[in-house]
Amino acid sequence: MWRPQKGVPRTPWAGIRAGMTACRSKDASLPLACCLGAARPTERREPGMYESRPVTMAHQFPALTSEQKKALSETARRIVANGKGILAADESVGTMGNRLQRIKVENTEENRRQFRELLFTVDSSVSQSIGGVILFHETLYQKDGQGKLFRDILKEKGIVVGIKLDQGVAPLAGTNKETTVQGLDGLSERCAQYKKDGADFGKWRAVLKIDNQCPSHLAIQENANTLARYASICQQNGLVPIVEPEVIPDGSHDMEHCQYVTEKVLAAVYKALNDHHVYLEGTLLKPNMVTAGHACTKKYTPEQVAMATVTALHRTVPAAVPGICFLSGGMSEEDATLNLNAINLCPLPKPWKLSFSYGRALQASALAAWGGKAENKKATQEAFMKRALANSQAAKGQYVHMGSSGSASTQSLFTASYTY
Ligand SMILES: O=P(O)(O)OC[C@@]1(O)O[C@H](CO)[C@@H](O)[C@@H]1O
Repeated sequence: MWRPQKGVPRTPWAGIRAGMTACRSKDASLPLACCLGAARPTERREPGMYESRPVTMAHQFPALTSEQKKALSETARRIVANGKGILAADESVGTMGNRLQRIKVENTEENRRQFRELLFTVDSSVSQSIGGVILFHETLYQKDGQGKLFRDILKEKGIVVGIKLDQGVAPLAGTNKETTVQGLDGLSERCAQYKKDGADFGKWRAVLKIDNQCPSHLAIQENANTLARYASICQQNGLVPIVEPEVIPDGSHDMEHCQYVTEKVLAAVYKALNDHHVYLEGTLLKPNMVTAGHACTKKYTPEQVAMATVTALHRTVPAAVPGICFLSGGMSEEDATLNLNAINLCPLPKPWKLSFSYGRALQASALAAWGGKAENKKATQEAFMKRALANSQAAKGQYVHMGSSGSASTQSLFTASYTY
């Protein structure tokens, strides 16, 4: 119970207001929210004064300096500025193998390099649609045909370079085949090295599923805590963490059930981020859209998906978060764009940028157009640019569907148990 004490303002709100005023004059460049609860310069602290309010203790040990916060929030905002989104080109070797298998191309390092070279060397106008690209470790150190590092090519276009930091999932014993994420050991050292090597943001994907007894309390708490620990380590090393708690679309559940679960998961994630003193202005969220399970017989319109998605976000994601970049989760390219457009037109309060961080839904037509052949360079790059532009328009609620744009764009990209 909070009790007024000597030297402390009479109500908690008075204290917060005093803190805000003090912070405003001290550091006007920072968002007000980051000042909330900061030490009040006029206040005398006496031993035992805060015994009944342990939450304020953390501010004696600030996690980040004002300069670190400023750099993180600027990077996060840059990635999602003016309808920009993220190209998730961070497929692990195994995942990329599945993609290449669909177009009957062998999964070699050279083939992976060649496809990615086509994506990264498109016309520099792509930077009006793509603010960030997530790379896999191998790709961060690969070069184009002329020997130029991919990461330098992207940076010259004004695109922020990101890196996949999780190391896949591991089983949670005693659950219905649920998982946690590996990669926390040595993460700080890896982040420091990646920062030196040109990365400015990281990505960590946790997987939760809807099934009998799932997601369990354990899976929700464990994955929320692991995401928060990762986010804290990223920020300590100057990387903006993309926080990705994916509720995968496997199952026959309806959209309402997905909304219920998504809200529970996101609420736990933001509680954990707060517990770990993560600076929200310097983060981005990468959630699933709220959709029915892949095997659900009931179909929903983009407007229904948008209303359920924005409602879930509105209830759980603080306004301090600058951007929410959805994953595509196996939707067809066209559905992912139409849903994002409807989300941006949804008549609910939307204090964050609502954009994309698509893997499959940005690359499927490009992969199909490429087919592993160098002579298909132009068609591959055009297909990629088309999706990038369409999603950028959708991120502003300005996408106009022009009828069918080839079979690859309307094909479902669903993969069962997408847990790797
Ligand atoms: O669902 P999508 O948009 O295809 O991919 C989302 C994503 O997080 O999942 C993949 C696997 O980890 C990553 O390559 C990618 O960043």
